[in-house]
This record gives sequence, structure tokens and C-alpha cells, in this order.
Amino acid sequence: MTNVEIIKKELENIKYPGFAKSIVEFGFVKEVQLDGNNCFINLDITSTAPEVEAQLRKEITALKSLSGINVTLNFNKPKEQVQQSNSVSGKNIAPQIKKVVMVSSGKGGVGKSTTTVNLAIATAMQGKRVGILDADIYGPNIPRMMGLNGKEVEIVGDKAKPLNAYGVDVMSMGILMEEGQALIWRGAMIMKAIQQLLRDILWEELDILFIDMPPGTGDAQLTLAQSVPVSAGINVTTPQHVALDDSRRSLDMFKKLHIPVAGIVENMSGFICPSCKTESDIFGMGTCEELAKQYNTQVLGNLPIEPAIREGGDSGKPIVYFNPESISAKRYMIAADKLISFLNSQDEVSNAAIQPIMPAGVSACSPEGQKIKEEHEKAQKSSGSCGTGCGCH
Ligand SMILES: Nc1ncnc2c1ncn2[C@@H]1O[C@H](COP(=O)(O)OP(=O)(O)OP(=O)(O)O)[C@@H](O)[C@H]1O
Repeated sequence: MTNVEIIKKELENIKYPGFAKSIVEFGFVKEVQLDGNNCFINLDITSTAPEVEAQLRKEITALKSLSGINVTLNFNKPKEQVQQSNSVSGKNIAPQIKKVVMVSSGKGGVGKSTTTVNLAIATAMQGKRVGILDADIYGPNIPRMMGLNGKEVEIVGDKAKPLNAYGVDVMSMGILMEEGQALIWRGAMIMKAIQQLLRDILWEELDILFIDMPPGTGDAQLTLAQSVPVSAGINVTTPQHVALDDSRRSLDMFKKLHIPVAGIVENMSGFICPSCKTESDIFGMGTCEELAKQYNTQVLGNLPIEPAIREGGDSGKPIVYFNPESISAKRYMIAADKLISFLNSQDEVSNAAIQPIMPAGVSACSPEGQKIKEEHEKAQKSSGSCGTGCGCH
């Protein structure tokens, strides 16, 4: 005999497509009612993609506790906003930003945020005007790493000013919400959120805006990647072969979206002993060289496991700024130099021409997203560029 509690318990096992968390953990399950043989479940979801709803329908109706029950599922989705000013035919969403660099990883915990912070500061130290947008909405830790936890945001009119640390402008959901209050974002529309973070934040003129992406390569990442014009992608990975498989997915995502790959950062590549400073191989150093070759790109840097990197992250004192003579700081500086050269080599390519830009809340995989891409590709072909299609299926 089933009951609401049993159904809710089983719903906890259903992951939101593209994420490791369940629909219950995200707070997407709003209501479960059981009346005799009829069950009504009300869900808020953040994607307009029909395949996301279809996947959830399939998994929910297959639950053991719902077998033999008439199930009615109601999905509340973000409203699709067709042809906004930032859509393909419209203007760049943040024209004062010259280059957007997306930092991604195939899986969590490989050091994506650490890389973003140190690379951004290294780039600023080389004279560039730099910002970081922390798009890791469900685990925003850039504020802590930049020493900005608890700092107040200044509001000008109806817009917020980014904070600044170590010469880098920073905005993150972690700054806009109270510390430890991630629950506020339950059910929020993450695709729309990222666009608001670009549009409703008073970004100054920037040479480079780094976007720290949520880990993974699901529909959410795909759609985010198409929400802004991206000049370059950076993949962060650890050197173990299992991590490289996830990395390939991330590099494939860039390829599908026509995002030029600036390079791979091999993080936790070897260990530097804090006392004798010798570097020893732990996870297999240098495996990214082969991967880079396969994807016709370069390794931007091999960053060792260095206790000072973690301490710098935890204390908000990034190693590249506070310990510039360390091996890791020097490698970040070289990586920044390589990135700047890459971006300079792409100078003739305008941001908006790089890949289609999806309107808020429209999934790159949805029929509408596909249509937008087709139109974009047609336009690319007529202007002589490759236009091979994003290939998403
Ligand atoms: N090269 C390194 N040496 C030592 N510690 C490191 C190194 N790189 C990252 N770390 C530490 O590993 C932990 C995870 O790093 P980080 O938060 O940057 O990963 P992430 O990929 O952004 O994670 P998430 O998936 O949660 O966004 C942090 O405590 C960080 O300080």
C-alpha cells in the first residue's frame, strides 16, 4: 500500500537531468497528493527543454510506489522568451565585455574554481581588465576564494556593482545570497539567472570575463554555454585517465558549440613537497598533452598539488597574488600569457559570430534552440564560415 511519504522518499532517487542532485534536493517537487488511486505531483523545473520533462515523466511514472496508480504530473517551467535583444538577431548581451572565457570541467572537484581565480588574477597582473562571473550557481565558492565572503554589494539604480579583489571584478550568486543560503535558489531558473548576472550587473569595460561554469556537460551547461557569446573555452582536469574521459565530454561540448578551445589546464599534476620542494608524480603527470593533441589544442599549464594552493583558496588569499615566487604562481602566469596570446590570435572573430546565443530559458537541445542554431548556421555559411552545426542530438 503506497502513501505520500513513500512516494516522496522514492522521488529523492530521481536526479535532475544533467545534474548529480535529485529533484527533491533541488526543491523542485512542490506538491504530492494522493487521493485513492489518483496521484497528483506538481514540479517546478528550470529547463524548457521537452526532453528534460520527458525524462522526468518516464522516471517518475516508473516508480514502484506509483505502480497501478493514475499519475498526473504538472510541470511549471520558465516561460520561453523568444527573440530578446540578446538573441541571435539581436545585440550582444554585454557589449562592454570584449572576450568571454568559459572555464569548464567534465566533473566536480578537479580545481575549476581555483584555476579560474588564479588565472584571472594572473591575467589582471599582466595588465588586462578582468572579471569573474561565478555561474556555479549551486556551489558558488569564488567569493570565499577571492576573500569576498560577507562583503556588501553596492546597488546603483536597479543594478548591482561587481565587487573587486586583487584587481578583478567579481560577481557570483554566492555574493548576492546570504552565506549558506543556497536554498533560496531552489527552483530558480538558472539559465535566466546567468543572463541576469550579465545584464543586470554594472560590469565595467572588460578585456576578459571568466565564467566559472557548474561542473559537468548536461543540458544546463549546454544551454548556459549558448546563452552568452563565448570567445574561448578552457577545460580543467586532473591527469588520471578516468578524469580524462569526463574531460573529453567537456571538450566535445565546446566543439559542438563552436567554442574555440584555448587549452587544457592539468591540475593536481604531481605533488610539490612543502619542505624539500621536490615534485613527485602521483596521478600520472602529463597525460593531457595527448588529449590536447587529439583536440588540436594546447596544455595551458600543469599545476601541481601544492598545499599553498588549497590554503590560498580557503583563506581568500590566492597563491598567484600572495606567493608569486612559488612554482604554481609562475605556472599560472605562463598559462595566462598563453591564454592572452590565444585570444589575440582570435581578434578578428567577433564574439557574436562565434556561436548562436540562446534566449533566456531556451535549451540548446530544444526544437526552438535547434531552429535558432539552424538560422545562425545559415547566416554563417553565407558569410563564408564553416557552419557545421552544433551536432546536439
Ligand atoms: N593544485 C591544487 N593543489 C592543492 N589543492 C588544490 C589544487 N587545486 C584545487 N585544490 C583544492 O581542491 C578543492 C577543490 O577545488 P575547486 O573548488 O577549485 O574545484 P572545482 O572543480 O571548482 O569544484 P566544484 O565542482 O565544487 O565547483 C579546493 O579545496 C581547492 O583549494
